[in-house]
Amino acid sequence: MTVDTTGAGTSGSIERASDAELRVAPKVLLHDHLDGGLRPQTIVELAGDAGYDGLPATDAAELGTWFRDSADSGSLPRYLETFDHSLAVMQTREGLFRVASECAQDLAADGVVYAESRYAPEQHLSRGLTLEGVVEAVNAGLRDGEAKAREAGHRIRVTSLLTAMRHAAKSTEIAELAIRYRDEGVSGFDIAGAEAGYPPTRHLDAFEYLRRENFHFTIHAGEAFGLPSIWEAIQWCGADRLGHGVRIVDDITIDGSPFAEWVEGHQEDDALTSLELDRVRLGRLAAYVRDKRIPLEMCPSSNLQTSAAPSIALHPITLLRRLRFRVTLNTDNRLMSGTSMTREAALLRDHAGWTIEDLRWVTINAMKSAFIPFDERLEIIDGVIKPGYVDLGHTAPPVN
Ligand SMILES: O=c1[nH]cnc2c1ncn2[C@H]1C[C@H](O)[C@@H](CO)O1
Ligand SMILES: [Zn+2]
Repeated sequence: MTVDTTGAGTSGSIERASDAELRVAPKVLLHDHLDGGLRPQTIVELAGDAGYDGLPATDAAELGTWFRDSADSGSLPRYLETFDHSLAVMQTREGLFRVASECAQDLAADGVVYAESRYAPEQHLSRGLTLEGVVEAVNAGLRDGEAKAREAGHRIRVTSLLTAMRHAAKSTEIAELAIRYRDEGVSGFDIAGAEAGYPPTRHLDAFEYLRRENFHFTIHAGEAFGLPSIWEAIQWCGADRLGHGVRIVDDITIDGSPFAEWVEGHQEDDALTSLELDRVRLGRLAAYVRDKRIPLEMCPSSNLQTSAAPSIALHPITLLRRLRFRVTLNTDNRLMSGTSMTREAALLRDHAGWTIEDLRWVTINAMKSAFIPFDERLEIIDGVIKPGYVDLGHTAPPVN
């Protein structure tokens, strides 16, 4: 396959990667919620087992549509309400084990070779499990899913991130739990939930503890709330990565106008792909994020659903990729967005001119930014990702 090597969407003549090529291309997923990625059929079955009669539909296809439509509300708090139903069936060891196993299998079948799956243990205690019981059930499920994927011919490794909910007061307890399981598959920590009104500095004690323990964490920031949230996450809390971080474009101007304003006046689909980069200026925080190579866990479809971005064509990921921020591509919640890594890549191909080289680039960025040890990351980059793209007939550009 002939590929463009000059950056996202800069050439109109590149051969398009097919859906099949996007699927088999090795991919890395850093931002995927375990409770946002269940198979609808599994929810129906587990709800039956658990006697949960609150589901809005009992037909799997209808239920899948309900999740997508309900998550399309345009607001993060309303989007988050849909999780009540997935969480309802993840309150037992069996439920958690099955969901985790299927998560690993589904990601592997989608061509994901390394993933970090996140969930909030505190949200799985309503039927008597302990925090430790939750983590152990998920870990066992992930190992089972990896093994089943291997039997099906797919290699995948999945570690987990323990999330604390930002409106709650359990972050230090969850941070301690993550440290307890750091050598048993828990690779990091996160905070999630409604952003506005809940700044990350509420959880400083947890972050300071994690830093003393030399552990890794990411923070959902710059999704429903803008620069102050990103600034606090980085400069007060010391986040290694940003969950979303899409609002960093509030600190970027084009021809002197803030990104959001400029985009308002440039709704054409190729506005970002054809933009001359010398018209773009970074503010101090945006420059810091780029200079320090702070990974941005970007989730295009999810951002459209919560109104954090206007469209795939005008999603900031394309500009940030062209400016060489440390951009990664993610699903966030496969169930709520009806998506997969292959679909996210296909959307960017179809609406923002992304090439197989762009996918390779964000994949290597993601693997470099993973929370597992450096030598293990390198092994996956050199042993799995790079050869996988060579197998696709893709020759890497000389400078990465
Ligand atoms: O995109 C998100 N922003 C903030 N919180 C989120 C997002 N997606 C999922 N969550 C919440 C809901 C889940 O129950 C929780 C743990 O996975 O994280
Ligand atoms: Zn998220």
